[in-house]
Amino acid sequence: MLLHLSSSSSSTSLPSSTVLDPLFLYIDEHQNEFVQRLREWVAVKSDSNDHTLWGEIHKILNMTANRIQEMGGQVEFADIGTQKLSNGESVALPPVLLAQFERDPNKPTLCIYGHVDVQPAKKEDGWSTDPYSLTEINGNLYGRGATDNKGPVLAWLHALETYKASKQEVPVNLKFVIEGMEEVGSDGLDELTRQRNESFFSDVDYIVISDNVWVSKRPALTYGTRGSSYFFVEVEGPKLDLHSGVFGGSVHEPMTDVITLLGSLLDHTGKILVPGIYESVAPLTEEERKLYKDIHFDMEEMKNNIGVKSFLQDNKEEILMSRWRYPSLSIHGIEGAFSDPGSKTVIPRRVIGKFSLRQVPNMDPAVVERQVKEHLQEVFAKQKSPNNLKVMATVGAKPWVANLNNPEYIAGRKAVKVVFGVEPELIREGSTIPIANNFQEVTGKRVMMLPIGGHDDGEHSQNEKISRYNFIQGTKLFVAFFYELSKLQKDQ
Ligand SMILES: NCC(=O)N[C@@H](Cc1c[nH]cn1)C(=O)O
Ligand SMILES: [Zn+2]
Ligand SMILES: [Zn+2]
Repeated sequence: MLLHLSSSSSSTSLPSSTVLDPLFLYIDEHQNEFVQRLREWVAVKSDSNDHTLWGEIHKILNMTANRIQEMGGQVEFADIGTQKLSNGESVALPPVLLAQFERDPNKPTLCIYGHVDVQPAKKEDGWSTDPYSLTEINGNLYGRGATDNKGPVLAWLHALETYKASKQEVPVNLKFVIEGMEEVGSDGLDELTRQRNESFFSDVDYIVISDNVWVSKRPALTYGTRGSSYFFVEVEGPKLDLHSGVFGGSVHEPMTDVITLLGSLLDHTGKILVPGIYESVAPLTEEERKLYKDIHFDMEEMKNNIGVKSFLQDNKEEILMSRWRYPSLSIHGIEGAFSDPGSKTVIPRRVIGKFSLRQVPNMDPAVVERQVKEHLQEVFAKQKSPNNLKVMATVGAKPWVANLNNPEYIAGRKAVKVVFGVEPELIREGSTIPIANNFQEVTGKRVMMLPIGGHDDGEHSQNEKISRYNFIQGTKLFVAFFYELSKLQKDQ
């Protein structure tokens, strides 16, 4: 058991307002500079889905490293190997940035994880503004990566800058793990974590991640995320695309096969039809059910925000549970399909259906992969198609859950109270932070999620944004979190 006595840091013996008020003032006074820095970061098209843009990931990682070095940190770009592209070519993955600052053995060590890659974005997808040009409208800062995850990563750096520029002792030792491949499953980071478990991670007391959003206008602490497996179902038929007038009706069409396969995965209620998929889902306990009751979630507002007439469930608790604690399957696209405007009359020779399956405690991605593959093979066999079927799975990220009684959650609650004047909502998250479970399992350190994004930020959507309020108050939250963490009596 590590002891971190509260008297170890001079600032922690003072009333919190004496320490924090000048820091909050610094943040308010420098907010335009902080927003300008976010503008520079959003301008970097660091889309990890497109390997031709990985140079942009190197660029944003360098910008992050420079900022850390300017504040006195030491940085290392850790090699995480290569990735095989679909054409068989191997390409070097962008490195992971590991950073640390001078260590005081009397202070707890906090490791901050974040990512600086983004989902794809094009103006023609329906954005109202250029996705790579941060645009402020009515207090909202629109741009790809504004909330997922460049804004929060910058907010951590700005929190550190605030202590340094205000000549106040930073009350915790800080380490950073910043990656550029999160949006495609954090390839290589699990292995790096194992390799550095006895070195970089050995003196870490807490790991914190801010890569998700609140569920209402109230601030939140997150104690769980879903896992994910991404599937590619490929059907290849004739050696060339064919004229549908000439061959239609006489050949087994790959597109028909793929649509039948995709259609076999779930029904209109959202129920996944893959046999066995619900078998290991953790049962709902009374204690957990109670947590859902108190959460503020406005169904009608959310319907308006995303433009839907109804949800698959009709009450708050069931909607949130279906997003957070039950598995879901989403179909994302069909590669090789004719998706351009016009009315081409061609039978595509090869198509790839893409879907992902979000997993919850106690599901295991390896078991899910086997269940999905067996199901698809069985359905395909019934089609009696002479075409070739291949099913591939990627990502394989496990779900993550934390204990809300862990000390960093106590520090998180206090920090929220100081900055926002309310108790945080205790929430889970439907999306996946691929490395979260791994950090917890491999390093044995406690992981916590401390989101600053708003419930209507639109991660992965058109018009993604973070509000200036959340970006700036979020920076204060991180400043207060450092302080509250340093006040914890001991590492339990
Ligand atoms: N902000 C977290 C996030 O968006 N994570 C991605 C990670 C992922 C899962 N499968 C591929 N990437 C998400 O889609 O949940
Ligand atoms: Zn993210
Ligand atoms: Zn994301």
